[in-house]
Amino acid sequence: MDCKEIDIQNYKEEIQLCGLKLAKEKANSFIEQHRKLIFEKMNFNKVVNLGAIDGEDLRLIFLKQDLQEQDFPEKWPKDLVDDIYKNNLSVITQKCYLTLDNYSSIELLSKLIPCGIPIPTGYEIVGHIAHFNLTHQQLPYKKIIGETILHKNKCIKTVVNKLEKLHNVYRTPELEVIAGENNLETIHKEGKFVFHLNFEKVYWCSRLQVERDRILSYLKPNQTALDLFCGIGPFSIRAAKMGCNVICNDLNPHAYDYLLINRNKNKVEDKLLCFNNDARKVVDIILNPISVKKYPKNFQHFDHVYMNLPVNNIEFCDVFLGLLKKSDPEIWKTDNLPIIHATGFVKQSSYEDCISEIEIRIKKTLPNFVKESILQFQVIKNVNPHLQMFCMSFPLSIEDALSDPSKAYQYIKPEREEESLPLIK
Ligand SMILES: C[S@@+](CC[C@H](N)C(=O)[O-])C[C@H]1O[C@@H](n2cnc3c(N)ncnc32)[C@H](O)[C@@H]1O
Repeated sequence: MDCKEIDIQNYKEEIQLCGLKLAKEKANSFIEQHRKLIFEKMNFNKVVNLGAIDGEDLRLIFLKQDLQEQDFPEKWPKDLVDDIYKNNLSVITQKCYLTLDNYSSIELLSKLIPCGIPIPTGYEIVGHIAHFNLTHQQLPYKKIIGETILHKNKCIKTVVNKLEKLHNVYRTPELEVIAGENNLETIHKEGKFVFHLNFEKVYWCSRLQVERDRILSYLKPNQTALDLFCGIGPFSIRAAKMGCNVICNDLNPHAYDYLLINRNKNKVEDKLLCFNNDARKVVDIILNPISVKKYPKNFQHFDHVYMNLPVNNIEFCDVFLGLLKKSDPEIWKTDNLPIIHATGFVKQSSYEDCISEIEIRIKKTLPNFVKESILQFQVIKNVNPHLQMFCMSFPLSIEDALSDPSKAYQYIKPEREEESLPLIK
């Protein structure tokens, strides 16, 4: 069978199966009454509609494929056998037609994709979109994979495969629609929050929800956070809803547009100060004693910095060197320096090796950093056995804050240089 040619919507398999014959109207109550015996002890896992047989009403039968008629009643649980006799039921072998509805998506894909090719089990859901990273081997089966997922998940309307690793500045994926509607504009729900986005135009990762939870647990109501690479605002908006003020920024103009939409949809208009600029420029604006005066008081100082652009966040920390020298002394003092939460990649496997490598790297930007000051080192994902994505939380040291400000300023000019001020009620 060449699975690339299968008409998945009309998939039908003829098969001889043995199982328990039941009238349709009795089936549900019998299954309910004997659920434990049927599904756990007997390992039955299918209920198949047999249709009309011998002029009788519709019948259903529960089946497992390796069951033999001659095993009844000796190999069946006694309680079940007693009830089968009591209800005048019988065990039969019958020709059946199994369709997509009789299989889970994994069972179906295991049948349709040749042995030796790994079944793609993991995919991310973003609103109505299912998102795969198919391997080279799985690619010839992309249509069948997409259609199976569409058929088995009614809330999914579009299935996409990521073509390239995220290489571009905006971290947007190159996608191919492999099944369903060609519509990448979606609304994703994360708990009670809604996020509008176009999956092709902005960065989004549903799996980072747990990581967001973790960083959010550092924040207290009325504190201010600086979310420098905020995307469409999943962290910022959730922090705002906790009662925090957030200065948020993303260089991607599309991300900025969705950020403003999401700010309104989640009703946190007065809690976010939004920028569409290069992160370095935003730090410069917020620390500059003159430019910062333009913003409401609760956005003139920040308690936490969240930097989620893993490529070089550790190296980016030079922007905080000399913070106390370049900022307003009325606003910034030695006892209100920020906690930095920076993501990055490290090419080590053990905890100690990771910390040692990061300490060497970070000392190039913050020379007074010591590993003893680390509040938490969290591995977010193992990219491969020797490459880990991490997030590290640590307070900016007084010594680094009092050093000479960094001169290493590499400004990326944004397409637009906008900011959106919060509504002051
Ligand atoms: C990995 S994504 C994270 C987005 C968001 N924090 C999230 O979790 O959904 C990194 C973001 O950084 C933005 N970005 C890249 N370079 C930037 C820069 N120089 N300044 C500001 N934002 C930048 C990208 O547009 C992208 O949205």
